[in-house]
Amino acid sequence: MKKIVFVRHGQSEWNLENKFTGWVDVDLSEEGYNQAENAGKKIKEAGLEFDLAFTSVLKRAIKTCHIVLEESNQLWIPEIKSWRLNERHYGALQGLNKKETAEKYGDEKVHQWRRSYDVLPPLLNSEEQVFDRKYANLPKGTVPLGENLKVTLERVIPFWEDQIAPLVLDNKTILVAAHGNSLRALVKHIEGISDEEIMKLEIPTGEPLVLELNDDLTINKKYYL
Ligand SMILES: O=C(O)[C@@H](CO)OP(=O)(O)O
Repeated sequence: MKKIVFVRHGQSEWNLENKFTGWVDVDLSEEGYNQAENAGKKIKEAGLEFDLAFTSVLKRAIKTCHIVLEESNQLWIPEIKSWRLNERHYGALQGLNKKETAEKYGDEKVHQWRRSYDVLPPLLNSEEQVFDRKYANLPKGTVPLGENLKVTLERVIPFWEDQIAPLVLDNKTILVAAHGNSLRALVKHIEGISDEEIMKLEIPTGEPLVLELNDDLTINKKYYL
């Protein structure tokens, strides 16, 4: 049975402060480090051995990836980082408190921004975009000004098809340490979840999610360790 393991990064400082985070490169909180360690321990206990790890270019996912690999004694495996696995870009909401934003715009609007498949959050103006060396080599216009899950999926899935799926097809066991919404995009694609149903899918921080896949990469079994 083909197998892939997804781990959403441990709690971040901004998860703790209840702020819209997106592409802002915040660190793990103390609880987040503990969650990542526990995820690594569960992976070790389950005897999961990875051939390769994928992560984003954001430190909360990279650190989670490394902690998981360290705890499971697999820090040596090859690792690929890509902006395509980043959290969805939260546009002009980044840095705002989620509760305060709901008080200002209403719960329904904020829920729509957070969980609808195709409603975009308020976008940044291009002048508001902060230069970041991480993205300096990407073609002009690639760095988004704000994304919904649909747009996130449209940049995650080509990466899945080109880089991850061929390895899974080749029976390699892969770890993907990423973010709530880049992982929701992957799960939606693999399981064929509808645009409505995906609104209800929440992936908790630091809980390894194992997907057992058939030879054609359709889902056979899904469980948290
Ligand atoms: O703020 C964010 O970047 C994400 C993940 O923490 O939030 P949400 O739960 O709204 O997808």
